[in-house]
Amino acid sequence: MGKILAIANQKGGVGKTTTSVNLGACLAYIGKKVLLVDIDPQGNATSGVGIEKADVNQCIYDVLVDDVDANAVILPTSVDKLFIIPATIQLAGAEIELVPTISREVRLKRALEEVKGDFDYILIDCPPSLGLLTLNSLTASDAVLIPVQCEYYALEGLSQLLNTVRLVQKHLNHELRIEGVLLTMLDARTNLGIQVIEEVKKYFQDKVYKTIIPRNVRLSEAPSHGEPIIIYDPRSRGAEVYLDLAKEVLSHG
Ligand SMILES: Nc1ncnc2c1ncn2[C@@H]1O[C@H](COP(=O)(O)OP(=O)(O)OP(=O)(O)O)[C@@H](O)[C@H]1O
Ligand SMILES: [Mg+2]
Repeated sequence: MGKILAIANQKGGVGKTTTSVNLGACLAYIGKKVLLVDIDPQGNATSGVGIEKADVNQCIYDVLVDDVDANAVILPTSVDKLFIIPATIQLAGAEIELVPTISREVRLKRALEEVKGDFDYILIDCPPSLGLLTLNSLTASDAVLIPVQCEYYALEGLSQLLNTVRLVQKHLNHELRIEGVLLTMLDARTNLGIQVIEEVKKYFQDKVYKTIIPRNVRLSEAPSHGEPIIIYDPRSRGAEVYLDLAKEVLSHG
């Protein structure tokens, strides 16, 4: 049975999509069968694995709003063993359209039950908000992986996220765990980065992944080529660290 991980933080630009795409591709590279679920209307994970959004007929919107079978919207990617349920801008309407629907928070969970058995890992790339799309993701997941950017104010907003996790645990998904906190975009040349690492470790302790993702220009170039780092530049530092992260995630079971 596949393990479902939500990659979530309502703060924008902290590395959620970069982590979803590259952790997914590295797990697939190691031999696991992986499904990426893009649940962000920006569709960055979708284009990040080389899918032209204009060519997408059905996306996660159809699954959430129109009860289309998840199996019918899964697409292969350029990476062997890596598959995706894409998102397009159509999804922007879902946040409002779902409000009056029955069991609006459990739609993704129900949809993924149909495909969970076919994958080793399912990674959900959440949008930068704590709305219904993120609630659906947390409700559907076994655990949440929280990317935190090594920047001033890194911890700001995290109490809101943790509060939301607690509410989901209480009302919607008792099994939800915090899988880990991932420090991203570290600039090792600055003292600030080191301070943030210490601060985050003090707060989250052993929940912080040993792997820390540095700033790496190849990681920021890869999406415009529609390729995960392991394909775009397998010898880069970015590829190396996301492979390390994949092994660490695997070691957690
Ligand atoms: N380790 C890194 N080194 C260099 N650039 C990075 C790194 N991680 C992410 N980036 C770049 O930073 C920007 C934000 O990253 P990303 O899109 O992964 O964040 P996000 O949390 O998904 O953003 P959003 O909240 O908008 O969905 C992107 O341009 C990405 O290419
Ligand atoms: Mg994103």
